[in-house]
Amino acid sequence: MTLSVAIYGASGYTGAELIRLLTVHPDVKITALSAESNAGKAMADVFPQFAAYDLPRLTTIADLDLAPVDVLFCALPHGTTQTSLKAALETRPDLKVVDLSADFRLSDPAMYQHWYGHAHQAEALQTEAVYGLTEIHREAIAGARLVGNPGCYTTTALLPLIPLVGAGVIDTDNIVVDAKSGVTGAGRAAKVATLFSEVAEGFHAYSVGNHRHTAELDQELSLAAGVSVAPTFTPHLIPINRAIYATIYVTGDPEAIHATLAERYASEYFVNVLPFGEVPQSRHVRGSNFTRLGVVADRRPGRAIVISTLDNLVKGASGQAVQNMNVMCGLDETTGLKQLALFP
Ligand SMILES: NC(=O)C1=CN([C@@H]2O[C@H](COP(=O)(O)OP(=O)(O)OC[C@H]3O[C@@H](n4cnc5c(N)ncnc54)[C@H](OP(=O)(O)O)[C@@H]3O)[C@@H](O)[C@H]2O)C=CC1
Ligand SMILES: CC(=O)N[C@@H](CCC(=O)OP(=O)(O)O)C(=O)O
Repeated sequence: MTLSVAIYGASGYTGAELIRLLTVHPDVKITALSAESNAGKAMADVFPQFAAYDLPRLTTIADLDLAPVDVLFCALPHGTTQTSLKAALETRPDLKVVDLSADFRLSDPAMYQHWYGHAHQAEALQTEAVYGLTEIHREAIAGARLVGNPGCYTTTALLPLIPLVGAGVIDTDNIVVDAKSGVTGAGRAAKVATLFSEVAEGFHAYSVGNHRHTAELDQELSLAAGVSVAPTFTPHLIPINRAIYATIYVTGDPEAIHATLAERYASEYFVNVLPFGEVPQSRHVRGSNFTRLGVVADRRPGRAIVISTLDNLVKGASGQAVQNMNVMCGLDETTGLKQLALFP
């Protein structure tokens, strides 16, 4: 069976990355694409790399026909998503939806209001949505109609930390996540903060002590640990296009930490645990859906440094979204996603 797929927000970075992945997916046909300022254009006018593909023209969401669609990917800015998806699911309650924004990641409406500064516009859907960290919530995702794809920083940090807090091999009160992102993490819309001259030849922390991905970390780590967990998290912007690179400081026996991760991910295709003491590099995941994890012993006994890296546009967004679609539609989870990293 060929799945008919639509993308809201196709003219952005994650929308374009979805198209790059889905054009080689054997079970998918892209039947509708939306844009806002770019509505009316051909996709190749926005991203010339797609000129070789026969893709639908970009329309506004209002003009997009959902009637033939089986799966809807939503790659819109936060806040715009909840009303758009509420309307889509009222029109087509049988749609399967993967949302890449933050609108359906937090299950508690009060928590959403606290971190995003306004009441959620689709609370019933917020409660229904499943958190789309595939390796952790695979069974729930398989039965879901709406999946809230995790943030890029959170996927990077949660893949190593959830098994560790779940197994009780680290101290849940002493977790520090020091993470770096490439600039595509901020999207394609023009902003002074992402100009070349603002980003090149330097780097800086931002949203220190209050980045909204902290809420996702707390939600998922507390669920896995069974107690309240509130890690320290600091994001940084670095002058490269793609990658999240998280250096995570934890308290616990380094070899037990490594053994826990190696065992947990032994049969997971997209999560690779390196031999003890080896350090992953972002260039080895660039363009791929893989996450690479390393564990190194700190010089102080009983402490370890866990390093996790992925491509923010692939496993951190569009790749994991396709992985979730595969799970929701009963396909082999790796379908269309086996590309290796683009290196060098
Ligand atoms: N970039 C990343 O690495 C990651 C992003 N995400 C999340 O995914 C979502 C998309 O991100 P990204 O692709 O980077 O963002 P972009 O800014 O690159 O793209 C946004 C898209 O949404 C469209 N759009 C903007 N405003 C509206 C509106 N009011 N109504 C309808 N459509 C609108 C844009 O259309 P047009 O350009 O034609 O105006 C464009 O297609 C965001 O919620 C983001 O936080 C999640 C994980 C990682
Ligand atoms: C570099 C950069 O600006 N990154 C974005 C995170 C992108 C992402 O994963 O997540 P969301 O879907 O939650 O936006 C930020 O810090 O807001």
